[in-house]
Amino acid sequence: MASSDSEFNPDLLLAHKLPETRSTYNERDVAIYALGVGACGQDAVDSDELKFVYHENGQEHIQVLPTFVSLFSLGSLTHGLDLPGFKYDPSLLLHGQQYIEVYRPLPSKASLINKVSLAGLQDKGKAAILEIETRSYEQGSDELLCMNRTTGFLRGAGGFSNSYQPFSYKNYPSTQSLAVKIPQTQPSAVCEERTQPSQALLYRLSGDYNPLHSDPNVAKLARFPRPILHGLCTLGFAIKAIIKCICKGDPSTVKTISGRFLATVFPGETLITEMWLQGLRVIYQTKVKERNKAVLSGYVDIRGLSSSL
Ligand SMILES: CCCCCCC/C=C/C(=O)SCCNC(=O)CCNC(=O)[C@H](O)C(C)(C)COP(=O)(O)OP(=O)(O)OC[C@H]1O[C@@H](n2cnc3c(N)ncnc32)[C@H](O)[C@@H]1OP(=O)(O)O
Repeated sequence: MASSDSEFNPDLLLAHKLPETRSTYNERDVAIYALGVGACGQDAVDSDELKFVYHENGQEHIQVLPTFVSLFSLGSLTHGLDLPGFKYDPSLLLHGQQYIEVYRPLPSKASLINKVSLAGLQDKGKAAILEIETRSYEQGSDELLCMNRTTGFLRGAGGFSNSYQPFSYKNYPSTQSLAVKIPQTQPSAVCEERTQPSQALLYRLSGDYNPLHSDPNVAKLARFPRPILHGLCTLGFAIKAIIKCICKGDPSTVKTISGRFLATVFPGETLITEMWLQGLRVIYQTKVKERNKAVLSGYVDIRGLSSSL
């Protein structure tokens, strides 16, 4: 249950305006992010992955992984948001889902203005689901580059509304549901990659400094035996695998990405991503090999490929 000082006030909450944030990045940030999601982590000269880290004609030609844009949604989210009319324990906050739309090829450097809004809040009884939407515009041209919808799973913060009429608010169509059905057929492709024991320590250098991923004491307070991997790092591994196996290595074919974090990943574990190509949609599921446990599932919509698998 939400704590007693947390009088739920939907009018106050839904009227609340979240502040704009700014993001500036360059080729170095792009490369550090790619290393953080395992680019060249198994093979330093892998031609499918080197292009995200290095370019022979200069770093301005480096390619940007589409999941890089998830960094623009971080703002103050990683430690939780201060919201009027709704209180929760930020130490129990988990990343539940991420939905991304990329509208045009990503430049290797840019300055962006991020417009942030509350996209959803649901009372699930034992937990609350909080969704924040971030629309990122290129400074100068004001062109919309991408949109992120970040879902927080707030353990212990549910039960703030009537159990016979749970509170549910969403400002986007129900067709954008992120829960996918995994096909029972053989996957079109499978990719296996080992994360490093230091993976979260490297990934956090891209700007997600939540100590849940680095500090053993903070991890224990959050009820984990040791620091866990960032959900967005696992998502980065999975989408990089799909670009390699299905998109012929071309990151600009990725239009939409959805992912639901099903279970926690510990740095050092091996990720196996299975993918099913269905028209222009790739359904995927990532499992931890050592525990045979599904940790992430979702879909990727692609812009079109010259031939099918
Ligand atoms: C504001 C956003 C801030 C985000 C940043 C927060 C900082 C943390 C960063 C991280 O990276 S944390 C690491 C990545 N995340 C994880 O490791 C989470 C992995 N997932 C889980 O551990 C579990 O799935 C869960 C989230 C604890 C939920 O499991 P549980 O068994 O408690 O739920 P259920 O009983 O199955 O379902 C209850 C209810 O909630 C819906 N639901 C379930 N999982 C999710 C999810 N991942 N995202 C969104 N919603 C979820 C589920 O559909 C049920 O709803 P109803 O069907 O009853 O309506």
